Amino acid sequence: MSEQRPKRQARRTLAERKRIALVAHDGKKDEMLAWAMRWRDELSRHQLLGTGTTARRISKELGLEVEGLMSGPLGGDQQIGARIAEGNLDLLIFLWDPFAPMPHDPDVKALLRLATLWNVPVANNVASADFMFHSSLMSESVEIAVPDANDWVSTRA
Ligand SMILES: O=C(CO)COP(=O)(O)O
Repeated sequence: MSEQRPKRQARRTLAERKRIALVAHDGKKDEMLAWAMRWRDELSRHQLLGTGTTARRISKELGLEVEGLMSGPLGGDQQIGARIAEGNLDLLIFLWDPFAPMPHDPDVKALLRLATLWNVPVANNVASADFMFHSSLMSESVEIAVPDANDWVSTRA
């Protein structure tokens, strides 16, 4: 089988106000809450969304506006993946639990695959999330390279 991968890249601009997805597995939710508390002011400058339970807890306990999607096991990871494929997500903070097997492991893998494919910055633990949020790029408009979807289809059709 010949390997297929996008041959051309396009550009996408992440605005100053970023669309940030917040996702934490149950064993990581308290860590997520503590991290989000430390970065509350910065988070309030962006557009937030998250899987159901994570989003609900952050908005309830921190008073931030967070769009709640489905809970992860009910399809929330897939919804975030769809936002990525449509170019509607800029950053992903995903505190996944390396000790807990999940019924929706395939969805988790699919989300991480799409984030990698579409060059979306991902933080998988608190230290990475701190590095990300300390970056001056958080308050700037940033151009990133993404696969050229039109070229991909044209060369295959
Ligand atoms: O399971 C999740 C991500 O895979 C998170 O879902 P909840 O935020 O609804 O707990």
